[in-house]
Amino acid sequence: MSANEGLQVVWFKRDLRLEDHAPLAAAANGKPTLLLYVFEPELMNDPHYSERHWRFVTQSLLEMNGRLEPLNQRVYILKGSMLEVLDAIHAHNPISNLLSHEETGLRVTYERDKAISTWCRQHRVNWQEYQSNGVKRGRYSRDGWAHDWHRVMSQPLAEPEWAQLLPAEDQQRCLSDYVMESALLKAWSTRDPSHQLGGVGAAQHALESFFDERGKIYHKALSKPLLSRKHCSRLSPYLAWGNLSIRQVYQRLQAERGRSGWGRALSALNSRLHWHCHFIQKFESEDRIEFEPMNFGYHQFQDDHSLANEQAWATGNTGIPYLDACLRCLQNTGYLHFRGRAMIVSALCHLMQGRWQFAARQLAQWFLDFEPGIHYAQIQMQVGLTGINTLRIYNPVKQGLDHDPDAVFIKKWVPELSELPVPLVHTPWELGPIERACMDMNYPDPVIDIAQAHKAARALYWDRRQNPLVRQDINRVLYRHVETRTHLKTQHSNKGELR
Ligand SMILES: Cc1cc2nc3c(=O)[nH]c(=O)nc-3n(C[C@H](O)[C@H](O)[C@H](O)COP(=O)(O)OP(=O)(O)OC[C@H]3O[C@@H](n4cnc5c(N)ncnc54)[C@H](O)[C@@H]3O)c2cc1C
Repeated sequence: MSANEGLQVVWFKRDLRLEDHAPLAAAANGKPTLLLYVFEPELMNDPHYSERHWRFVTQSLLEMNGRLEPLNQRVYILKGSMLEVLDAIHAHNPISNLLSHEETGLRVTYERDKAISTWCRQHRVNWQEYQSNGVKRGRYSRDGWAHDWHRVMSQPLAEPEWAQLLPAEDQQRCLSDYVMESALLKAWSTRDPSHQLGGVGAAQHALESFFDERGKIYHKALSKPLLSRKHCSRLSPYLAWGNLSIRQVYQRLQAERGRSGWGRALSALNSRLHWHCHFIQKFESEDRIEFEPMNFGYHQFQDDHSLANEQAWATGNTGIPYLDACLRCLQNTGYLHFRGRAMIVSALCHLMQGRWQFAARQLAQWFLDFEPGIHYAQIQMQVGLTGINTLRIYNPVKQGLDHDPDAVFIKKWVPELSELPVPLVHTPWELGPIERACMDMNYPDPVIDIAQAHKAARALYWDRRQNPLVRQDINRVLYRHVETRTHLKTQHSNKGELR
């Protein structure tokens, strides 16, 4: 059978939508096409993932199938190794083309993709991968990146011509060993009000409600633990799992340009859409940052770590109210605003002798929007492992006083402190032992002395920043990850910081 006569397979991964989808658009060519999503045990058992992610994926897939039904199409929802699934399909109905988006994933998906690529070569299957958002594969330097990004964002959406997307013959029999348990899908499809619902409908609702009214004070809400939940876009899980493409959001945003009173909000959102791809591009260029510091100069430092502090942090029982409130909120809802994320990482890694790899994995499980590229690039930047970014060591008490002065957020998530007055609720350790006993307060003492830990961390991190091996790698990091224009500015401001 020639390649032209075989089956086309569209493989969905983190692109769970039917619009602006280049692989689907390419498959709409009048040839039989099988749509596929595979729950892969290697990923489901990977320490970065937790049930909340698979619930979101399930909700997205079932919604897609609801929309595909009238077209006599559906996504086969399977469970197993992708290689075995391909083998099973190919034995029954030879595959000519495998179509998917490029994935900038963890090492586990990179290894899987290499195995799939070998399989495709051996079986003469043409695997056509399409660029994801503004992230470019095979780029060595950053020059020209922003220009490319704008070009991709301004292109027309890749819309499939549905009449040309022909369903493949029923594959139920050959795939019977891989069908995902329907009871599990049913359980995961149920709505959990504490987490954002997966799917294009919910994504569109978030997008439109942002432009209706929510987003007008977006720029003022970015660092606030409660306001951010309402006034930030909340698009992150929809972008991370691909219910929306960055281009769809970018083009929707352009339609609002010039709107009176919205200038700063729109400009702040525009920058962040750019950052989304900018951070993933870093991971695409150097995926080793899942395991080791981006700047080679930091490889020489081996620190002791405190298991007890990591445990206190992971259970939201550090005895520091604003920090615990952020941790518990995230653990329970899958969402925390940007500054809260930066602070909880800094608190563990700078002040509490926790490992950044521990933080990265635990947070990935909690973030509903876990996106490997943004996540690892941000962790490296926040912990101070790049050698090029301004290092911020947050004081969690000051953050609480600045952004939750009336302690409404603290009292919501740390109810043990609900009886305490403001500002004591930010520093309950200042309560005397007698008053403490009277209040019957079941809340731990802080695991660290914040002032001391802060001072020690500042000295350590600035000392390391000036280490010759760290400085030696700065130009390489800049060349790889920063465009020349920004690059020169960064070099200049770095000199200032290090003096
Ligand atoms: C340690 C750490 C880890 C993070 N891990 C993730 C992650 O796994 N997945 C993730 O989507 N974001 C991550 N972020 C970035 C950021 O905190 C979230 O994207 C943002 O808080 C999501 O809320 P929102 O959708 O309301 O964002 P908005 O502020 O409304 O921004 C719109 C979109 O822009 C992108 N974006 C916003 N801020 C950033 C940023 N600083 N860097 C890159 N892209 C950004 C996101 O896709 C976001 O949905 C991380 C930040 C830190 C400090």
